[in-house]
Formats: sequence, structure tokens, C-alpha cells
Amino acid sequence: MINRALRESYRCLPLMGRGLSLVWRAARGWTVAWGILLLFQGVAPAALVYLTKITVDRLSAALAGHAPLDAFLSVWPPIASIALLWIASQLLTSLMTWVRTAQAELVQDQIHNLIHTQALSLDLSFYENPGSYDLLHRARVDAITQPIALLESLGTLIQNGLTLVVLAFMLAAYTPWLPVLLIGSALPGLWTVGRYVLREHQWRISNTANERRIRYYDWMLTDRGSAAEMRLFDLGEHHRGAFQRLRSRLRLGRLALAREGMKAELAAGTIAWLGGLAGMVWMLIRAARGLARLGDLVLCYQAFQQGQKLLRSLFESTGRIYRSTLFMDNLFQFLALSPQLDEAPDPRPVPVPLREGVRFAGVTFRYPGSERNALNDFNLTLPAGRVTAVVGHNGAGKSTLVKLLCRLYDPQEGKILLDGAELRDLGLAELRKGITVLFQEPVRYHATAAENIAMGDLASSPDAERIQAAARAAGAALPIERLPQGYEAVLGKWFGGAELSVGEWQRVALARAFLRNAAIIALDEPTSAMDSWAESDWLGRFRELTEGRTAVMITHRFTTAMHADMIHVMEEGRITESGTHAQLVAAGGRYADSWLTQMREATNG
Ligand SMILES: Nc1ncnc2c1ncn2[C@@H]1O[C@H](COP(=O)(O)OP(=O)(O)OP(=O)(O)O)[C@@H](O)[C@H]1O
Repeated sequence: MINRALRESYRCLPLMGRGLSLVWRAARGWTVAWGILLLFQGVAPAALVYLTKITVDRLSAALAGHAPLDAFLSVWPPIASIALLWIASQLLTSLMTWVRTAQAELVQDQIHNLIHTQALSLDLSFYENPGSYDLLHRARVDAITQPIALLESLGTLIQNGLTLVVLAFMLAAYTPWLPVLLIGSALPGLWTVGRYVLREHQWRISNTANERRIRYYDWMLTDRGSAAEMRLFDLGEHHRGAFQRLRSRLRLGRLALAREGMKAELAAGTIAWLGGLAGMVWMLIRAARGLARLGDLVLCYQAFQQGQKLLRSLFESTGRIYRSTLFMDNLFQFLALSPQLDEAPDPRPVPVPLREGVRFAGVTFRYPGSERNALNDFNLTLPAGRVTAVVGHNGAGKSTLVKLLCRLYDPQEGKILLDGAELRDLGLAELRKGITVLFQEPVRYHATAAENIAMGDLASSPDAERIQAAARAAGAALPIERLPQGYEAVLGKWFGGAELSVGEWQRVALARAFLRNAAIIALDEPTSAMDSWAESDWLGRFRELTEGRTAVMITHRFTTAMHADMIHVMEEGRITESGTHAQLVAAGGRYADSWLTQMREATNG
């Protein structure tokens, strides 16, 4: 057990150092002010005890001489000092609250900044693993407040430790055994508290997934996106029941831990109290023998009484420091993660304009944690300046090829080449600047319509004219202009904005994709939410828009695919048929079958 405690403290010390340096970097000036105030607050209580002893000694000496004026004259200086010290303590305590608030705010900003920077630098494979979510959850929920909690606990520890040391010196003037007794009685308590905190931390780690699940149920019960299904399918009770069962499991676990903590605290307090009692008894015996004065008795009583309080608070602070460092470990673990995608040390320039096109050569890809290949020895060419369509069943791997093209993941085997240059050898940021994508489930930004479109290329600060041209190209101009504030209308309900239909949101996302003047356009299901009139209207303009650019269009709609220069059919992560619409229909394969089925359905519908 002792070995384990030592191991844990070795582990905690560097973490504590990192936590404190984080605070220092975020708020230097405030931390210096905090240190000065702490010093004062540490010495002040001991000074009060000493001044009380002087007052009592002088008072009893003067009263013994029956001279009230002398008594007053000798006592007023220590009493005035006590009053001044007390007033200064009150003022500085308020000042400390302000300093701590400023420090806490700055440190929180710093940690948010670190977490956000790191979250943005990690690639998509981070989000494929539930362990990553646990780590992120603990870093966000627990660790964000821990550096400042560490500082506060450390402050209390230093302040109380300082008072305790001064008190110990005062007691040591009688006999060195008194401070030994005072401090020694604290040690079992420290050990118990450490053990409890460690168990609490382990409990939190093993229950992070449950905590996230609870959040999930809470989200499902309260989020607008799930509100309709909750009501229609009567799923409220099902989710509420699951939430309550998990909550009660966690509650019982927490209560069991709290009971354990209470027992540990009680045991620690009793031992410390017994130490104090022994000290007082010793001093009383001395007084009975005429070896101690009234002031000594008062000093000893106060020193032990304060000492016990301080020791109690020392246990708590030590426990909190230990807890904070353990939780900060999560933050540092998260910050230490590095992206899986390697950046070329000496990247080649992205070929602009494309002359040959994009080539997938023998690409095999499996998502992290998945047992199945999404792409199997996949070969495909997207000729420069042409529109290529990829069709296929659900799960055939169509969206995956777009994600690989943007290098959101790297394939396990094979190469993706841009005019012969491998994607891995190009600068990642430059590559992504050269591609514009409409994802299958585009993000709905709760911002104005204009901002929603401008997000396609914020770096170029697009003006209203460019934004409106992109909206027209995507067929988004009409739904936006219908809104009372037009392009300035906030979209989405989060901030009281206007709600669009699914198809209208999709057009806004398409406008965003068009705004970026990129050489490669990848559109994943661009027409899936469009009605057939909108589809044909849009397709008419699409060819103009893609003029000179390399475009790939993923679609389930054959009426969309047929407008492409070349169509590929995908099955089980491979291309199984290729050709123009006319060639594929004439070939009588899967494409022709599906085309006929869709046409029949459209005619019957
Ligand atoms: N993030 C992921 N983690 C693990 N497997 C995934 C992930 N995304 C997709 N897959 C799997 O990869 C396969 C290909 O998925 P993909 O999204 O590319 O299909 P798709 O052809 O675009 O389908 P759809 O037409 O339904 O959009 C599917 O079997 C799917 O289960």
C-alpha cells in the first residue's frame, strides 16, 4: 500500500507541475498577487494567536498590580494591533476572491483554447473510438476546472501549512514534542484521505461511459431533433426509464463512496483531536505545577484548536490536490494525442490546374475499429475537367471515397494520386483548400443565411455578390429571398431564427460548396432532397458551374447520374460497371436494371 502511495505521488508531482505551469502561463500577474495575499493570510492567524497571548499576559500582570490605568496603557498596543490585523484580513480576503475569480476565468479560457486547438488538429479517426469520447468527456467536464481547483487547494495548503509552521514554532518553545504531537497526529489522516481520493478517481474512470450515456438519454429527451419521434413513437418513457436506471446506479455508487469518505474523514479527525487533547493535558499539568502562565495556557489552547482546524483543512486540501492532479491527467492525455495522418515533411505543391485528374489505385480501406473493408482494391479515375457520377447501393462505399479524397483518412493499401502526385505527399491544408465538398449530412450553421454560405470560403471574405451568385447556382436564392430578412435572416431555431426544409438546407449547403472556387468538386447526394423540378432546373446549371473543374457526384438518382460524362457503379467497395448512361443501359447490367426500376416507379408514382 505504501509502495503504491509512493508510486502515485511520483506520478502526481509532474502532473502538478504541469497544472501549475498552465496556470502561470494563463495568468502571471494574478498568480503573483495571489502568492502575496496567500503569504499574508498564512502568517496572520498565527500572529493573532501570539498577540492574544501578549494581551492576556500583560492584562493579568497589570491586574495583579491593581493599576487599571497601567493595565490599559500596557494592553492597548497589542489590542490595536489585533484590530488592525483583523481589518486587514477582512480586506485582503475580499481582494483574494477577486484575484481568484480573475485567475479562474483566464485559466478556463486557456484550457478551452487548448482543448479546441487539439480537437481541431485531431483527425476523424479520433471520433471512431468510444475510448476517445471518454477521454474528451473527462477532459472537458472534469479537467477544465481542475487546474484552478489545484491552485486553490494548493493555496489553502500553503496558507494553512504556513500558519501551522508558525504555530509549531510557538509550541516548540515549550517542548519540541508539542509540534511533533500536533503534526504526527495528522499523518494517518493524510493516508486515509489519499486512499479515498484514489478510489473515487477509479470509480469516475470506470463510469465515464455511463455518464456519457446518461447525457445521451438526457439529450434525446430534451433535444428538438428527437422531439417528434419521442412523441410519435411514444419513446419518452423508454428513454426516461433508461436514464433513471443509470442515474440510480451512479447515485448508489456515489453514495457508497461518500460513506467511505465520511468514515475516513471521521477517523482522521478523531486521531488529530486526540493529539490535541494530549497537548492540552500536558500544558494543564505544567500550569498546575506553576510552570506555565495564563497566557501560555491560552496560546496552547488556541494553537491546538486552530492547529486541529488547520490539519483538517490540510487533509481536505491534500485530497483535493491529489484529485485535481489525477483528473488533470485526462486533460494532458488528451492534449498528448497526435493526429494519425502524417504530414509530409517537405510537401509537394498541389497540382493546379489538374491536367490528368484524380486516380484511386488499388485502394483498400477499413474504418478504424471496423472488421470490414469499406473499399476493396478500389480503382477509379476522375478525369480532369469532367463530371463523374458514382452510383450504388447503401453501404457500397461511395461516401468513403469522398472522405479519402479529402484525406480525412488514409487508406491501409493503395494510393490516391492527383496528376500522379500521391495525396500523402501534398500539404494537407493546401490539398483541402483545393477541394470543395457537399457532405451527405451537411452541417446546419445557426447563423445568417449569408454566413451559412460564406463559411464555404471565409478566408476570402466573400462579398454579398459572390454569396448571392453561389446561392443562385445552388437553387438556394429563392428560399432565402422569401425570408423576411433575406440573406441576413438567422437560420435554425437555436437562436430564434427561421427554419428551412431539409431540401432548402441542402441547397444552402450546396451554395456553400459552390462558393469555394476549388479545382475539385465532390458532391455527395446533391439532389437527394430536391423535388424533380428543382433537380432538373439545378442540373441544367450544374454543367456550367463545373466547367473546367473536376467533379465527382455520388447519387442514388439515376436522373442525376445520367448527366455525368462517365458513370461508375459501385458494389461492396469496388467498381463493377462503368460507361456513359447510354452505354450502361445498352449493356443490360445492374445499372440498366436499376434504371428501368426507377423509371417504372417514377411513371407509376
Ligand atoms: N465511420 C465509420 N466507421 C465504421 N464503418 C463505417 C463508417 N462509415 C461508414 N462505414 C461503413 O463503411 C461502409 C461504406 O460506407 P459509405 O458511407 O461509404 O457507404 P455509401 O455507399 O456512401 O452508402 P449510402 O448510399 O447509404 O450513403 C458501410 O458498410 C458502413 O457501414
